[in-house]
Amino acid sequence: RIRHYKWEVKYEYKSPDCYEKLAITINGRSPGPTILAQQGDTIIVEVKNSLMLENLAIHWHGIRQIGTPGMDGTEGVSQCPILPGDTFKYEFKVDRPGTYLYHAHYGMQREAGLYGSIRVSLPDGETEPFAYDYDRSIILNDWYHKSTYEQATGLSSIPFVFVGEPQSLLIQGRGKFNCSSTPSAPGVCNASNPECSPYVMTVIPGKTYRLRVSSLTALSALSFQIEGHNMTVVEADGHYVEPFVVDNLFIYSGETYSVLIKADQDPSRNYWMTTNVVSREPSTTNGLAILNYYPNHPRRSPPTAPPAGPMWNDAASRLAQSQAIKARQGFISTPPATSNKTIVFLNTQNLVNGYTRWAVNNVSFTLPNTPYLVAEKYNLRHVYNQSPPPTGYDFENYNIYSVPANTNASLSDGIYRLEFNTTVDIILQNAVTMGGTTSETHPWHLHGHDFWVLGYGTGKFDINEDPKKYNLVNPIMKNTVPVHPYGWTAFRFKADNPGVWLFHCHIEAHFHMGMGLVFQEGIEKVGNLPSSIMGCGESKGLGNP
Ligand SMILES: O=C1O[C@H]([C@@H](O)CO)C(O)=C1O
Repeated sequence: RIRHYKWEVKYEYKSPDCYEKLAITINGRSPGPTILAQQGDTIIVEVKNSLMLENLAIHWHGIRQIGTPGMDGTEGVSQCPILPGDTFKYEFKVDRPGTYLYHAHYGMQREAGLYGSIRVSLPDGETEPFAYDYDRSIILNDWYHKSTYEQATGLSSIPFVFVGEPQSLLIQGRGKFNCSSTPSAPGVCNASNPECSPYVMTVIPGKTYRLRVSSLTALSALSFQIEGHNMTVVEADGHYVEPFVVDNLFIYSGETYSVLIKADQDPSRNYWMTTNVVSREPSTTNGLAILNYYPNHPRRSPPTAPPAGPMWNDAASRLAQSQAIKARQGFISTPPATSNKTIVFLNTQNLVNGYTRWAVNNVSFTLPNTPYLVAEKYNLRHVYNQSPPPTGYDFENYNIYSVPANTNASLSDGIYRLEFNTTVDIILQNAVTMGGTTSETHPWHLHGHDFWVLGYGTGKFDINEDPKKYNLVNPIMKNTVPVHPYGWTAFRFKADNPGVWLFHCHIEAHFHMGMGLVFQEGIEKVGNLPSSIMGCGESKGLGNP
C-alpha cells in the first residue's frame, strides 16, 4: 500500500511553553502529523519548503532506507538541501514494524520544532508478543527561546557561547515556562494560552496502554515517569525488549521506547506524568503532563506533588538501565560471532583554530557542499578529503580522565569506507570535557542500520578483557545508543546497506560542533540516484531526470 502525505513546512509564531517564538511547523503543527503505516508500505511525502529564507531536509529516523539511500533526508550526506519554494518528494518503504521518528536534518533546524512520529504496525493477522488495549505516542523534547541562528552563531564564535540549558521541557509539544521569571529575551509570555496547557492522556480504568515514548531533545538526557504507575519496557528503537519493569525511563535524544502501563490506581483522580533533565546539572523546570482517569475532568490537577524523578547525577542508575535492555526471547537476532574490523572512536572536546569543537579520534567533522552519496557514486574524489580518518587512538597511553596537554584537533570531511557485507565493531570511548571536571552523555545515532548493542562499561575500554564480556546471546538491536560519562559503549553491525550513512551525536549543538562521521559501503551496488537529490556543489547536472 502507498501512504501519501502532502506537507507544507513554514515558520509560524507558536507558544508551546507559553512563550511566543517562531517555530517550524508542518501543515500548521509542531510536533507534525504522525505517519501511520503498516510494514511493507511505501511512504510518499511531498514536502513543500515554505520557509522562504531557509533550506530544508527531513530525515526518517530509524528507517533504514534499504535500496533508497538517496531518501535518507540528510543534507550534505544523502541529498542537497530543498531550496525555499521547492517541493521535494520523499519515497521509501517501511520494512519493519515499530516506533520511529522524523525530523529536520539541515543545520540545527530540528530544534525549531520540525519533528514527529512514525508508527509502523504489523502485517494483517500478526500480533505483538504483548497485550494492550490502546496505543498512544508522545515525544519528549527540550525547548529554547533563542533562534537556531543565534545558537549556531554562538557555537561558531570566539569566544564560544554555548546554547546552555533549555528554557522548557515539552511533552508532546507542550511545556510551561514560568512567565513571571526573568524572560531569556523580551517577548510575549502568556501563562493562560491554551497552546501551553499540559498534554493530557486519558485512560479508562482497568485498561492497559502501550505508550510509545520518544525523545528528540536538542541537548538534554531525560527521565520520564508516571506518578503511581510503573512501566514495563517492551520495545526499543523498533525491536522487542525482554520485558522489565521500571519506575522511571531514562531516554536519550533519538531513542524510542514502548512501555505498557496499566490504569489500575485509584480512579477518582488524575496523575502526573513528568520529565526531568539528567546527566547535566539541571536549571530547567520539569515537564508536566496529565494522566487523566476517565471520567475525571482532564484539566483537574492531581492532588499530589508531581514526581521529581531521579537525581540528575545518579549515573549508576542510567548505566544499569542501559544494561538491562535485552532482546526478547523468541525475537532474538543473533549477531555474527566475530567481527572483521574494530574501530575505536574516542569522543573528545577540542579546540580547532581557537574554536570549541567536538572530535572523534582528534578529527572534527565538517560537511562538504556536494552530498557524499552523489560524490561517491559519481567518483567526484576531489570534493572532500580523500585520506581516511583514523580508526583508533593511542589508547594504551590515553588518559580519559584528564585534559590532554594539547587540546587541538583538526577538521576533516573525510569518510570511512567499509568493505561491503563485513561485520564491524564500534567502540565509543568517552572522556573528560575541556573544562576538566565533567564527562557528558552522548547519544550516538547510526543512519541506515540497526546494530547489536554488545555492552556498556565505565572507565577506559580494555581491548583484551572487555570483549570477553560482550552479550552475544540476546543483545538488543538499536539505532541510537548512549555512551555514558567516562564510559564506553560497544556495538556490532553489518555493512550491508549500500549507500553513505551518517553516524553522529544526536545533540544538535554537538553535531554542529563536529561530533559525527560518515560510513560508505557498497557504493557500486547503489542504483540510479534521483536527480532531485542533486543540484548543489558539484552535483549540478548529474543524474537521470
Ligand atoms: O559542547 C559543550 O560545551 C559546553 C561546555 O563544555 C563548554 O562551555 C557544554 O556543556 C557542552 O555540552
